[in-house]
Amino acid sequence: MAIALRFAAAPLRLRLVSPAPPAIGGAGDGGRRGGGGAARIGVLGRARCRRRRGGGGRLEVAAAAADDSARCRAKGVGAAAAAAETLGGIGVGGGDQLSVVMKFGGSSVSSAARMREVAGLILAFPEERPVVVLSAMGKTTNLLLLAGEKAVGCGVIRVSEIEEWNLIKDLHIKTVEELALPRSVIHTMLDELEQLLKGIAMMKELTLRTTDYLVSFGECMSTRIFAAYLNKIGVKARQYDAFDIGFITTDDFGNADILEATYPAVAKRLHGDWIRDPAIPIVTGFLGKGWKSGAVTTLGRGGSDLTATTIGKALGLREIQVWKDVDGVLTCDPNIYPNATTVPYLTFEEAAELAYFGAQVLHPQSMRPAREGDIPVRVKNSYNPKAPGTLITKQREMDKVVLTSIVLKSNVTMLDIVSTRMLGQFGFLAKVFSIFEDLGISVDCVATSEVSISVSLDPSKIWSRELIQQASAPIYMQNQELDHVVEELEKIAVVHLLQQRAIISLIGNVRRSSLILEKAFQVLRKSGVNVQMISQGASKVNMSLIVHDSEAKQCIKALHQAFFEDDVLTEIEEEALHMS
Ligand SMILES: Nc1ncnc2c1ncn2[C@@H]1O[C@H](COP(=O)(O)OP(=O)(O)O)[C@@H](O)[C@H]1O
Ligand SMILES: N[C@@H](CC(=O)OP(=O)(O)O)C(=O)O
Repeated sequence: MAIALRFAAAPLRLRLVSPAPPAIGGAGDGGRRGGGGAARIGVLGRARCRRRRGGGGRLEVAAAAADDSARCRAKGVGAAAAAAETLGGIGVGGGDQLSVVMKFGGSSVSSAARMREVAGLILAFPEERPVVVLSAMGKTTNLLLLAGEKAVGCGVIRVSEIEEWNLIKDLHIKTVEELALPRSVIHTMLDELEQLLKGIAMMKELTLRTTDYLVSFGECMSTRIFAAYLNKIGVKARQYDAFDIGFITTDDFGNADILEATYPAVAKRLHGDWIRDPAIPIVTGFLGKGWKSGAVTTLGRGGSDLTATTIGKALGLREIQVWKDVDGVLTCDPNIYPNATTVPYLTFEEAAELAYFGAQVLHPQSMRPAREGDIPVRVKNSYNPKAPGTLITKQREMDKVVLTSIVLKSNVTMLDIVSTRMLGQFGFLAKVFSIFEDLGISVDCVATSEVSISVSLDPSKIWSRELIQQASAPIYMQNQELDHVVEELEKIAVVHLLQQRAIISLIGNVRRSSLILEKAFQVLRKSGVNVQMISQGASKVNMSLIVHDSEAKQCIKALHQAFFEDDVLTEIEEEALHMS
């Protein structure tokens, strides 16, 4: 069902006119609503704020922001608190519609200091009426998962000694204390969490359903702390648990899908509350409620991005901002190769492929609601807000684009499946894929001939408990699942299992596929690397090469240098660019 709720005054949508992505909090933020003028927003003083509210017009306050924040520091007052004081309560002005989603990931809210910074960032845009989505603080989700694993085997009495549980408790208590909030903000949550860990220890069992409930404490605590902090500094905020406001999902614990009913329900609740009693909504990312079980579900690792885009679509907002700890989507994973640079523009399709093929920066499903609602997504750095970031939209100028980004998915398993000719060609392909379907295994890349098929399997789907990062999945568990796949396939085919492979995805302009592949193969040949499979499929933006895992990082580096760092265009590139 489409969005049932329509607003009387639909929020304006961002229209891109400038050649560079308009910077938030910097000069030339031409896409902002309100009077159509460019607004340079920092931490506003009272007079400027009134001027803004009193009829729009051009604001030149970035310098004032720096001044104000320097003054605040000198006085030992957080910039956010000072801004809130001067504003006398932002985001509660009534009348205006909610306008943007601002999602902050775990890295952005990892401590009390970071929460203050994030509050300052939100307040730096007083003309916005944001819905804020938060992830769990820092690495809390990983710690919760590990605490749960340990609780299974440690016995009830020793739960209090679990290192990860103590880290979680200490971090949240310290944060509350440093923000000068009452402990009661998270007291009940911490008590419940300890009870839960004891329950797991008692049962000596951790189901997927319980795991989801366990990890939900991370987002439930971070949002309670942040909302309490905003209220304390005079900014009216209201905390929401996503599972209580209409995020309805499938019952696939650990990797639930959002159901259509979510959009009208979430819109009704958030919009209704806003109209009745305006307060900045602070929503838990990552969480939902299973439609059959009624239990807490999670949307897969990094799922808060999906929460943000779902809210954006539900409310028909102007923009979805995803604040990270990097300057946007980069030309490759900076952990693999630090020379990666920011990609200024992407299409939803490119961003989705990038995420699906392993770029950790965005949740693979998160582009869907944004694309359906045609709402621009901006990826920004909460540690460097002046950086323009990446703007993701439905379309972009592709004429001069060759390659956009290089993505690596490691620890991939390949299967070469050769028919024993018990079945005809159609029957063979159908049977192979029905086996994958029955076992719930996702296939990434496929190459077929009449009697054989080569596929790469999505590593995160090989074993079911994907909440814990793939890299830490015990090999023996992955192998058990794989043995089962091979056993089933061997009923109709000869199967070769090839492990420790990697998919290198070249996200770019497939209209230039020959050019991209020619150059990529030149680079790989020079590096002495043999490509084991190529797959382009129907994608307009992605070409995938499979190589051995041990060679993959070296390939990424060499490809990055050739495509993004070498100044001189080769003859073929120049020719192709002239032809366009
Ligand atoms: N192509 C890429 N562009 C940007 N970041 C990437 C890319 N590939 C991997 N990353 C990693 O993704 C991280 C950001 O994603 P994530 O940790 O989920 O952020 P958050 O927790 O703030 O939402 C970066 O710190 C970076 O290490
Ligand atoms: N806390 C969850 C959800 C999430 O989206 O986190 P982050 O935004 O920090 O990637 C996780 O770690 O998976």
